[in-house]
Amino acid sequence: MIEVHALRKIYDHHLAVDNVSFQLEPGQICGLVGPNGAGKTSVMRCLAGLIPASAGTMAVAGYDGQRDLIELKRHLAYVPDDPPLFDDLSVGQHLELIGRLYQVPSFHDKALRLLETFQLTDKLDAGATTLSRGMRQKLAVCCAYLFDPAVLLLDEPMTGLDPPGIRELLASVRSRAETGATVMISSHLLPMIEGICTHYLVMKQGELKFFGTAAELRQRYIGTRSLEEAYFAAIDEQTDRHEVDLGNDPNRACEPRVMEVVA
Ligand SMILES: Nc1ncnc2c1ncn2[C@@H]1O[C@H](COP(=O)(O)OP(=O)(O)OP(=O)(O)O)[C@@H](O)[C@H]1O
Repeated sequence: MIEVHALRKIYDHHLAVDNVSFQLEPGQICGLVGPNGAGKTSVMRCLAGLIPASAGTMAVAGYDGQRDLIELKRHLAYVPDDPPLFDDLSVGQHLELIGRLYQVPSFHDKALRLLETFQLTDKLDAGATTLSRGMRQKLAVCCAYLFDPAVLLLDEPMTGLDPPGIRELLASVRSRAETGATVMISSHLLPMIEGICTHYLVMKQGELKFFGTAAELRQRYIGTRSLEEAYFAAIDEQTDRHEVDLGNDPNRACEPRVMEVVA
């Protein structure tokens, strides 16, 4: 469902993602973890087609990241950590926009059910600018869920959510995966994602330090008793760094100014 091969992202001579490869199947939930600046958001934004990769290949739901970008975007939802909502639209209008854009059948009923799940029913007519930080996050998740994408990329989705909101979000991620979605979830809240992830991708300074199943992670770092302990073992592991020509990014000159939408 997600295939990434030798992904590299260079911003103005800064190597943010270096030679990252991984593959995820339907139903799998991958925790994307690593220290600040590790390259997690860059991986997600490349996958979502919001920024061009400097090198490497990607495919989502069988659609190539370069040749079939529009189809790829139809099958993928990216929820950034600070969702850029439309200031002039209400909660209901956001869902209506997504429902119409993605031609979701009976989207009204579905939207109302999602709002109920995420305790936003009483905000149906509220303007986006009047929402709290956590409510904005919940609305972005509702918009992403509305069109049932095959792939969900959730960047720090728990930021700003209250404990019931976090519980609801994690349960919803699990049930999306049970119905066949592939989910990548980046988070620094390791104990919270530990219960739902089938796979982990650990990054540090652009490098992939580990990719595999939760069982493989435990096996590789024997003696670690939690995801947190395995995480520290993975990021402390020394690897040989290779030289990369940072001046030779064919996409650097034409990188677009990105206008993100909510889903
Ligand atoms: N638009 C940009 N221009 C230049 N450098 C950038 C840009 N976006 C990210 N970077 C750099 O790329 C590196 C990776 O950033 P990225 O946001 O992908 O990390 P992250 O793992 O998501 O971090 P965090 O956990 O803090 O959100 C960082 O060193 C960052 O400063």
